[in-house]
Amino acid sequence: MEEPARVSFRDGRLASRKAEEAACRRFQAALWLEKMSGPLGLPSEPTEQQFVSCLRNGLVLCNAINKIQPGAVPKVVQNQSNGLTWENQTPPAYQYFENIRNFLVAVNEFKIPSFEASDIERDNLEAGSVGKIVDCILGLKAYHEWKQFNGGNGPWKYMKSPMVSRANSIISSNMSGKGSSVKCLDMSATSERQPTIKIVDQTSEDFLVQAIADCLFNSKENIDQRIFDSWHNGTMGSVELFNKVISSCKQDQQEIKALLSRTKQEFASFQSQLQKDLVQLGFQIQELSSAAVGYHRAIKENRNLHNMLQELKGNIRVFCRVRPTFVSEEKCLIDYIGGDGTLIILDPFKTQNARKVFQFNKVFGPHVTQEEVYRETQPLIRSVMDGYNVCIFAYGQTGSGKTYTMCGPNTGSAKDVGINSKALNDLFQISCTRDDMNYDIHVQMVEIYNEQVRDLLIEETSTTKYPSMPHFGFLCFKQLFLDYDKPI
Ligand SMILES: Nc1ncnc2c1ncn2[C@@H]1O[C@H](COP(=O)(O)OP(=O)(O)OP(=O)(O)O)[C@@H](O)[C@H]1O
Repeated sequence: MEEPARVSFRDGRLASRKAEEAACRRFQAALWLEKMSGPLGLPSEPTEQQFVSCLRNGLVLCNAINKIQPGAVPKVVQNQSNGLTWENQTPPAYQYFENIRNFLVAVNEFKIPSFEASDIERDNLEAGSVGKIVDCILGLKAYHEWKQFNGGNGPWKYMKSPMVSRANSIISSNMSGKGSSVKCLDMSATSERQPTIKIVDQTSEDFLVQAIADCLFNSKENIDQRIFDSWHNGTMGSVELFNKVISSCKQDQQEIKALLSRTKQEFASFQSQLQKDLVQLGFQIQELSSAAVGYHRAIKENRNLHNMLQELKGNIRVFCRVRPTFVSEEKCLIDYIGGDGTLIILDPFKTQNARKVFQFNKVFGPHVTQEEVYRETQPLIRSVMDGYNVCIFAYGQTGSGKTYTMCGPNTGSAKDVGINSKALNDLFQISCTRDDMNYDIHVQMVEIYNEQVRDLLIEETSTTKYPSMPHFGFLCFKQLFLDYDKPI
């Protein structure tokens, strides 16, 4: 909870420092203008209003620039109301326009920061406008000093340094009331436009330290706030502050160096670790991709083997299903059901050769479930999904159990559903598990009865009940076509 208060204090302090800085620069500009153009009648610390009013007719500015470079403003319109001070004069409009405009043209030629003519208008002191005028005058001052110092040789470049400006301002104002010099401080290293500055006594040195301390205060970021608080409260002097800040900076510098070296080491170790991980990852991806290739190869092989097995089992397979005997039926004729597909039927009306032997791929007895029957046909469904054509159909006389086998009884139980539904379930399930293929499934269900083909999936015909069937021959059969397009 202490942090916001500290920030707020800091911001307030910064704003007041900035205002102080702007005032110092203004005083410095006024002082220099007086030096160039003679007394202006301004107080030693003029307000923004006073400062701007004094410059409004353009005479002071034109005279100053003409002193630096004679003829910079060729024609200066003089004030007609001689004897009046800046406070009670009202310059004619033409003076204002002519002098200020000519001054600004000259200033632009010197490549000095300029301002707008409107910045100097009466009652139009917007935030920052006076600052621009002051910057321009101090730029002119710097240009003048550069000219004096270098004789106008070499390239001229304007540089604004708040620190030097503020220090100079304090020193200059301090110097104005002091006598001969005691110490000499060369500031030329910090500003090329700044000639040697003479510090007159210990108080001036204190001012210099104070100015540096101010600048440190303004630019502080990571320095312990308590140091500045002590200085602000007056419990610590500027020199002590300066020393503490410098030693604190040194300490910070050491810490930053150590941190930098640690960070570099950590970064290097992370980098080498990352490279190792990337190499490892590369190996793993390679392994995975070769495993995936192997997996796909195995699946393909497996499919081929599966279909080969189906072919070996026979492309046409005939199964026989014996339904349970009805109560109305006299006797069961089944004599023997073999596991190898043998079925022996006993004819009760014959005494000789009463047994008849039939051979099928498989014979399902009366008590075999729907699931067991379907299990024999299920591998063919997988072959369908591998692109093979498959047809399953039931054949037999009426009442022999074709509908029961293919569609199932209407019990509502899932285990009783016939081959049709079980096959479709498998088809959809396999198509969902195989991501590498897209399947397009079409279903058709027809009945051929008395040589008439009826579509059993059309509602009106599907409700039609079969007529009673004659008990002869193989006239009636149901056929299930499972037409599947080959995998895309
Ligand atoms: N395996 C079985 N277990 C129990 N009941 C069965 C079995 N097979 C057939 N049935 C019964 O026998 C009767 C006749 O069966 P189903 O209707 O399937 O014969 P179908 O061959 O389709 O006759 P149709 O050609 O006249 O349509 C039905 O009542 C059915 O429930």
